[in-house]
Amino acid sequence: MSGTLVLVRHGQSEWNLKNLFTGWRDPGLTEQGHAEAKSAGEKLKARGLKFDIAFTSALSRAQTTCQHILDVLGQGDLKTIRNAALNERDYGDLNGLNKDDARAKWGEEQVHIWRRSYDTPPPGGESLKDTGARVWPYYLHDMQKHVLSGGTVLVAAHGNSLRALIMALDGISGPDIVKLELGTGVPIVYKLNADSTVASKDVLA
Ligand SMILES: O=C(O)[C@H](O)COP(=O)(O)O
Repeated sequence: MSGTLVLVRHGQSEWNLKNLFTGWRDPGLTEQGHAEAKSAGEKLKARGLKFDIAFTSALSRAQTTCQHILDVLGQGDLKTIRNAALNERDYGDLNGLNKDDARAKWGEEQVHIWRRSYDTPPPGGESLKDTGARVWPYYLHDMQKHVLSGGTVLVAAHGNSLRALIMALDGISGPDIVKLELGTGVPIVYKLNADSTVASKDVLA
């Protein structure tokens, strides 16, 4: 057995609440989002987890979520690395549009493909494959070593940057990744083997 990797999608953001494509835009958390982030911290505390290092994106909704979790654990000063490699998928021309308005304009099926498919990018934006092409190398070069040396690592990021990471960790295929949805503020606890494969996965819903 090696270390522990905890992935948490940020709590509900102002634009999640308004049903807007967000991507690299930077809205804050709603009241519910702050509560979800603190509750994620409580769930991790109940498991007796303490982190050795935290990683988050360059976007405030993930950073605030990360800080709430660490504060609940009494680790508010923990070394935390922010990197845009963990940012949400860039939704391109869809950023700022209402998701229902987009469905009315382009059709339910097309919008679902843009949101959930592996390799079809939204206009002017990133596919999940493109997102994975920045997330996975960042994981391999900067994060994995902390887990494989026995550490407990927190990653507070986004629905699609985490879907890309989970796709690689779990060996999920392009067609199957369409079905993976991540809840806001729900911690996913991985134990990794020393050879970097997954020993166990627990979703703290
Ligand atoms: O960027 C966004 O709009 C959301 O955070 C994630 O969007 P999705 O649910 O369409 O993947």
